[in-house]
Amino acid sequence: MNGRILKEKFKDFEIYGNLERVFFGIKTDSRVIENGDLFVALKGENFDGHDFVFDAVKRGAVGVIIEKDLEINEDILVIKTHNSREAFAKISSFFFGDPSDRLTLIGVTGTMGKTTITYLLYRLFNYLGVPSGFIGTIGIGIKDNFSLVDLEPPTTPFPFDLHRYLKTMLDDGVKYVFMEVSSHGIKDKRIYGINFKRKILGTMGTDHIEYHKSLEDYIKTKVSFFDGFTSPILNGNSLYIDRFIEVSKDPIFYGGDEIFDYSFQNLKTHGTSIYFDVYQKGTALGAIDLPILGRYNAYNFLAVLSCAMLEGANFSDIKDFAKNALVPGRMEIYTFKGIKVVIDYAHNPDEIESVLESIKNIGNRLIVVFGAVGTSEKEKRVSMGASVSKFADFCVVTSDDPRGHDIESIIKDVASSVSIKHKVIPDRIEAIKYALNEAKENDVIAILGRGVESKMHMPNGEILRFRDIDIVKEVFHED
Ligand SMILES: CC(=O)N[C@H]1[C@@H](OP(=O)(O)OP(=O)(O)OC[C@H]2O[C@@H](n3ccc(=O)[nH]c3=O)[C@H](O)[C@@H]2O)O[C@H](CO)[C@@H](O)[C@@H]1O[C@H](C)C(=O)N[C@@H](C)C(=O)N[C@H](CCC(=O)O)C(=O)O
Ligand SMILES: Nc1ncnc2c1ncn2[C@@H]1O[C@H](COP(=O)(O)OP(=O)(O)OP(=O)(O)O)[C@@H](O)[C@H]1O
Repeated sequence: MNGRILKEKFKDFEIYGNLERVFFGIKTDSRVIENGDLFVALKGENFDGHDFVFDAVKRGAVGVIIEKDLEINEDILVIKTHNSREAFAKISSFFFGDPSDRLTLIGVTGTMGKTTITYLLYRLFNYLGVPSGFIGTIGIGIKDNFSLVDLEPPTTPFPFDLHRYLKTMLDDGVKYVFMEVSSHGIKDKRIYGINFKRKILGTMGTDHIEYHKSLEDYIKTKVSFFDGFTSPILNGNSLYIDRFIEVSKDPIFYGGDEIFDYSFQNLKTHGTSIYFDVYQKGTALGAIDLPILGRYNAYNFLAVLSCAMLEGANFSDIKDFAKNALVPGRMEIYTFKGIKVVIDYAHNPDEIESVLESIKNIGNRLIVVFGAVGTSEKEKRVSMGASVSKFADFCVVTSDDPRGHDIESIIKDVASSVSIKHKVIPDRIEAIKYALNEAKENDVIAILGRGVESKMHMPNGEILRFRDIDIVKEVFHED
């Protein structure tokens, strides 16, 4: 695609310079620019991308998207707009032929449950014979082919990648795409211009204050996703629900109250499954048997069920699907030599408490291996230690993804509030091995924070790659 084509399409952008320059990709970081890319100058927390325009050109950028007046004499294409993020999204979509217009998109947001709800919907719709795709923290799914991928950014991709995935899905015959919508994705306008058929709210809590600076900004951002939207699917029992009701029209509620459009009652736990009865506006539909522990997963499943039924699925098919449902890296329970190992992505205090409360009684002692990511703020790290101490008998404080930050100081914050017997082992692999070694038959080891994530960005720039479950299997000599 070149500047001439863009100029014909986007009358509201100022497009000048060499309109014949052809571009093949759009990137936000000058450091990774390759020949033939467009560079988008974004203002961030630390830098202003406009300062790297010439660096980008030196590295091969054939054009730039800018908001500020810059004197550019290079032989490149210049796209000047009042909002680079919106332009980034519009041009990316156009580049791939606006694939989202020909797909049914369902967006899932909330603090907790996004991946679980999105992935289960993706699997359910394929199970029902509807070719579907998945975009979210654990990877990319196209019909039955799901790949674990560490996306960058991890949850809601930048527009160019996002529309590329959508185009690939469309070409492959996909009809529905289920995607996670993070607060970063909303604020960063990564989803700008996408027309969602349904929007779903999982469970709200507190997260990403390091990015939003205040809880109010975080909530406002999430709420803005629903602004003016008709019939969003909302967790009626979520924190801050009134804020979401206020901005949307005719919401559909799911949760634990019988008056909701879709509700669950009589939740019981047996072994590593939960059972509950489902009601539609107070009328019983039947019982669900879900092999994913945790009361919160009844909420997550109700979100899935609500969306599927609104899209025409019938209860008995959903019930059949539920029997074998699982989500990679979310409440995955393995048993090795009588020891239960739980792999879960819980990485903030609310999630940690939800997951530990759910597994507290499935075995004898509860041993937890956990740490905090490098970008977390101090308050969150400290709360995490306190949350684990509420439920565990013993814990190993270790590293999560340091994302380049100093491991010792992260661990110090986390350990400062641990009030139970514990050990500090900074090396995560060694920490997992230590916990497994300590465990006796019937003990439960919860390895929290990373789920199926594989990359750890070390302070020295090194990237370690391993999955928690692989270390466990290695210790037990399992494949
Ligand atoms: C922590 C965070 O949110 N970072 C985002 C933020 O970066 P920043 O403010 O630190 O950017 P900055 O360092 O000030 O730089 C400003 C701009 O100059 C560019 N730059 C900078 C230096 C240079 O030499 N050359 C250059 O071009 C940067 O690439 C950037 O575009 O602003 C950038 C521009 O919008 C984002 O790309 C970047 O997201 C990064 C990729 C990221 O990984 N974010 C994560 C945290 C994220 O988005 N996560 C959410 C969900 C997480 C969850 O649910 O748990 C997600 O949807 O994935
Ligand atoms: N509805 C919920 N309420 C409370 N905790 C939950 C809920 N759903 C999931 N969790 C916990 O949060 C963790 C992350 O779940 P999931 O990946 O589904 O949510 P997410 O919103 O995608 O999270 P993130 O934004 O961090 O990627 C789970 O591993 C579990 O510990």
